[in-house]
Amino acid sequence: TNYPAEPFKIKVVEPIAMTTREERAQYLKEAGYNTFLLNSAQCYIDLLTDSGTTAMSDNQWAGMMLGDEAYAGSRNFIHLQEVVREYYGFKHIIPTHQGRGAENLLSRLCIKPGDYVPGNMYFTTTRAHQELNGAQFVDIIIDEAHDSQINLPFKGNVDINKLQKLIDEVGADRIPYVCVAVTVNLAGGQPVSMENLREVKKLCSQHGIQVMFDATRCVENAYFIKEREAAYAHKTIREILKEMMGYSDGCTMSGKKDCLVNIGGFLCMNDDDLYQRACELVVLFEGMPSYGGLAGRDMEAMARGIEESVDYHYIHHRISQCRYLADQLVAAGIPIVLPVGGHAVFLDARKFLEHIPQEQFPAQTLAAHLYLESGVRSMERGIVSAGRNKETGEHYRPKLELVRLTIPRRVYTYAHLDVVAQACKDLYQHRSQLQGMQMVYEPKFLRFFTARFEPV
Ligand SMILES: CC1=C(O)/C(=C\N=C(/Cc2ccc(O)c(F)c2)C(=O)O)C(COP(=O)(O)O)=CN1
Repeated sequence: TNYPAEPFKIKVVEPIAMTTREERAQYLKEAGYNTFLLNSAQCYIDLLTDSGTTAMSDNQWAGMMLGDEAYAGSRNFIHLQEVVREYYGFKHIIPTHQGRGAENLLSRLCIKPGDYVPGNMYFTTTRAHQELNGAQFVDIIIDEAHDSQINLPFKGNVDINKLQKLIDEVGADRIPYVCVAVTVNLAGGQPVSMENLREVKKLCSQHGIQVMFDATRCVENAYFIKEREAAYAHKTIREILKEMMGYSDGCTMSGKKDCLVNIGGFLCMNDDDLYQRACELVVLFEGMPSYGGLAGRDMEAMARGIEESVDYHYIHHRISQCRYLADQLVAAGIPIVLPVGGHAVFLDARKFLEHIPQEQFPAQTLAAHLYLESGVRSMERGIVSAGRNKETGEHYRPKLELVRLTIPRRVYTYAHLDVVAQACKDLYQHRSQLQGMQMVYEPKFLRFFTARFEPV
């Protein structure tokens, strides 16, 4: 496998934190053994998230100087609107401060209590807004997506039979839209094939059900289609992206990922009536429909980021970095989610720490110790992130108990990934010495962000 050199040269550098193990032990204790509660200055290589951690290009920074901060009808909004129409093909766009802003609007606009929103595996904030508006999330992803070791090219795919079954059971009028994530974050950044997208849209159109994409990592999804779906090998990323989005009626977007910005998002739709209702609602939560909680400069940076994101050399390098790290871990026999996803390498904490039961939070334990031993920050994506069933109050117990090593776009080099790989290997050697943890503070919503733990 060839690993392309970084397709950029470095113009500005930001020194990173060098810490000792003693210092990290103190920091970790103060952070309640929760990597979310560490300070950036305490993290050597920060793989917590790819969200908002992107390095912007000189072109984007130049765009920041061209912010038209008019309250209404900013030039930058017009540019963003043009770019979204050109690259994604949607008729309408409403900027929001980030993905959650779009999820809030879409859920309030389309969901009524008692509805069902089917989707290819849950995502924390997406499900939270669906439930907040009275819907029940229904997982319609293929079964294999819940098994970290099954190596399929499109593990993010929707199981059409599961969708058909739900339609038969509850009726189309109880399904305001199907939420298709491209890629599927919690399955390990797994893509959806163009063929599957086509099938989902066909079935939904037959029943008059909207398809709404979570387009957060849609360029990574396009790359995997080019790489793994024969019919698209000779298409450009841009052509694939446009066709993909055509199999939806709209999307929510966290621009903080594939749009290469540090803040920003948007809601798109083709339906004029939905757009008008969204314009009425956005002024309550985000601001005028022409800025949606963003400064003009942010919209300019996002418009330019979208244009850059479909460059093959950029996305080929971005995905190759994930593969580079994964290949080293696989060679060392370390259990990770297969196949390698688009934005991260996911350690299988259940296999890594077989001796720790799920109710002692293996992924949380692994993330904490990886930081302690190496200064590498990662994110728990297991039972803590899954939260509690709001009916029974019991922990959801996901099959996937993962630690996400999330690679920011255009930030780290292969040398940093060598450090991460070595840290994982060292920890794997000593894994039997790790003990589980107990949660000593459990927040009410999305507990993983601010929960605190102690070793049992
Ligand atoms: C597929 C998808 C996302 O990945 C996503 C965000 N992702 C984050 C930040 C984050 C979100 C939720 C967590 O439990 C979490 F611990 C981390 C992340 O790191 O992956 C959003 C929401 O977009 P916003 O962050 O712009 O509002 C919508 N859809």
